[in-house]
Amino acid sequence: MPRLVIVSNRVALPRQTSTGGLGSAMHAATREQGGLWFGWSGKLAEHSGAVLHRQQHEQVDYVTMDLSRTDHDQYYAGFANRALWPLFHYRAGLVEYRRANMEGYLRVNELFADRLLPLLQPDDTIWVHDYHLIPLGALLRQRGVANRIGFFLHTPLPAAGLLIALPRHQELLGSLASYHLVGLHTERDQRALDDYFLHEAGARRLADGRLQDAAGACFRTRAFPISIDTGKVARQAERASRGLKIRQLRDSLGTRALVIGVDRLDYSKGLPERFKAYGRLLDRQAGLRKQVSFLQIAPHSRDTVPEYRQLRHQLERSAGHINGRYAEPDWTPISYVNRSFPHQLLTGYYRVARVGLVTPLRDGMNLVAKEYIASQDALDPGVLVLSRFAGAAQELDSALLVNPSDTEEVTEALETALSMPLQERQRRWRPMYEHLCRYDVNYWCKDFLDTLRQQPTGAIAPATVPPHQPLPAKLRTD
Ligand SMILES: O=P(O)(O)OC[C@H]1O[C@H](O[C@H]2O[C@H](CO)[C@@H](O)[C@H](O)[C@H]2O)[C@H](O)[C@@H](O)[C@@H]1O
Ligand SMILES: O=c1ccn([C@@H]2O[C@H](COP(=O)(O)OP(=O)(O)O)[C@@H](O)[C@H]2O)c(=O)[nH]1
Repeated sequence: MPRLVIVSNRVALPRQTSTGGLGSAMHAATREQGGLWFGWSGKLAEHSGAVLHRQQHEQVDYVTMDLSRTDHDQYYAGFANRALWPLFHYRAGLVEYRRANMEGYLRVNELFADRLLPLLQPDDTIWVHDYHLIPLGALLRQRGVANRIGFFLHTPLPAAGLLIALPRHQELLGSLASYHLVGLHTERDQRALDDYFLHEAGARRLADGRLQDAAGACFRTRAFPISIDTGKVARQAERASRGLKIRQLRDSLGTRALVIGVDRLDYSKGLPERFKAYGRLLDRQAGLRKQVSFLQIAPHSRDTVPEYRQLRHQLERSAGHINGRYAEPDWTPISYVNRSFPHQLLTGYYRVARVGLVTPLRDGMNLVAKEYIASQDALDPGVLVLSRFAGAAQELDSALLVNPSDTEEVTEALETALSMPLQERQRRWRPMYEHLCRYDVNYWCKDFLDTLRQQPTGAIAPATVPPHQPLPAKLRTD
């Protein structure tokens, strides 16, 4: 079997607490397949990519590089997280486009291509991940890489009408045609990409279902809903629930029902709206006060981006307001924690929680929703309240599905969840759990790679990539 080479901005290094879904999922996938995982180390240095850090763990070679402050600010914080992230999450009003940031984004993509090139073997299967690295496939083609290369987008993708608001969208999105296969989470995302190519980029549909762009490059698009290592999460949750920390949590709750939310502190996750709905619940249902506790775990994320810092302040005020208004000497309505927790411990918390509250305004998938289901006790499962706008809602359709912007609807769903009889909880939980057992992360990984390896090879026109600043010569040698 050809070696698998994964390339992503975020690499889940061994023994590191990771708080992103890409890290969690690829960690599970690489453990099964082995191979090379290349990306950013998460650290800053004077020069980008001057040294490659290598470590090996359980059949996986991890190769990472540091970024300079300027590259980090322009590529990661600037273009990826202030232009592409809000746009792809339907938040055009938050898009902050700066030409210098786009140049930095392209420069770092060049660096990824240059540093990866010497590590590649002719029959490697290359799998590039996410919006940070859209042009990488085209840049590798320009360097003569003829291998099978696939791309997976972990975010949603909005309609073409929104995508064309991005300056130079043709060059950026058009470069996706250099991949053999482009995967997205849902059919809605795939339709958006197909429409973009067919109606805005002069592509046509071939008889075998692939798209062909104006330069003749052929590629397939398809939905591959990412998942979790369901069996492992279920076992971890069962084990964790017998541990000291979970016993302490149960003791502190007494007979109170726990509502849990676990999200990176990101405006896409709908946290202010969620806090408002919980506040409304306590307002409307005085009888529920002291009968329920809400634990919101929200580790800081992308702190160098101003919108994330503003959100932090907004949530601190909102949690303080709820506690100030309803708390009693022996009851805190909301525990709002900005630390990240080890994955295994989280599964124990999910298992204790009567309600999993997952209400993003938009989310590519949302693995927390899937982990919550996988962690439940079959004899006494909790209830998932899930946003319709998370990719996970396409599969977890016996959750209580809500529109996160409709405060009343979320409040009512919380009331329903907290009073739901055991039989109905089991009836809703069972099919979701069975679905996740069948369609787990190993299925996702195999399905994507099998589909990629089935794609015809042959001449691939290197898609145009915008001009960029060349790297300083001293950084080009290894
Ligand atoms: O790397 P960060 O900037 O710290 O952010 C963490 C990750 O966030 C995003 O995750 C997405 O991928 C998940 C798995 O496919 C999906 O369930 C979730 O809906 C997405 O938001 C981002 O796309 C990753 O690149 C980041 O590593
Ligand atoms: O303190 C934390 C918070 C989150 N996570 C993990 O981070 C991932 C979050 O993925 P999701 O797809 O829900 O959202 P993303 O952060 O990728 O947008 C999940 O696997 C969580 O279990 C974690 O390990 N510790």
